[in-house]
Amino acid sequence: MQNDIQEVLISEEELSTKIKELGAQLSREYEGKNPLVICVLKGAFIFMADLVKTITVPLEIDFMAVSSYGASTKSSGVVKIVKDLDVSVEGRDVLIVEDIIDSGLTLSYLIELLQNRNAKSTKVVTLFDKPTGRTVDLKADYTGFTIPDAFIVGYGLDYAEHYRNLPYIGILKPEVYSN
Ligand SMILES: O=P(O)(O)OC[C@H]1O[C@H](OP(=O)(O)OP(=O)(O)O)[C@H](O)[C@@H]1O
Ligand code: HPA
Ligand SMILES: [Mg+2]
Repeated sequence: MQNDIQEVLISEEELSTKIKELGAQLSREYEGKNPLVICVLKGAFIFMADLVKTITVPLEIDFMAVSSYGASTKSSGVVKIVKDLDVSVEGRDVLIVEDIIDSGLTLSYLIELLQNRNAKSTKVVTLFDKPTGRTVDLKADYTGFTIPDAFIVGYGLDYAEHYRNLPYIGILKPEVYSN
């Protein structure tokens, strides 16, 4: 697995420091509120777990699984809901937790869906933002790292379902996905 990595882009320690900063910011933002924190599976599962431990306000969590990449490094353009939420978002302050915004298609789809279901507020925290990938105009409210135009894996992010268990963020060698 390690042999497929060209370069470590972000270390475990850098991830941990940044997540604590985001948690402190979000704790201030949601002071006096009881947000519904939604994890966008699968990619955001590790970020979600580490992030909620750093948020000090009372909150509830739920999970939604969406998929559009499959075994490719390019979005299929079709966002498929694999698992929907268990609870209603009506009247709730919703915080969407994403691992990465690349084309922006997944999030624009989700934000519209949650607004149509009458969430009171919808904000987005993403650990990674890859602005060069964008095909729709979209910005997160909170961003951990802005990353270069490369396919990254680790810390929950996959290529064809592999590498999610790497504890750091690596750039995959192009030959891994080009053959
Ligand atoms: O901005 P976009 O171009 O839409 O890309 C971002 C989304 O793509 C990945 O999900 P993926 O479809 O690979 O599902 P996964 O989380 O199960 O890996 C990633 O986890 C984000 O949810
Ligand atoms: O760079 C990426 N890595 C893993 N999954 C992704 N989904 C969108 N972009 C990426
Ligand atoms: Mg994926």
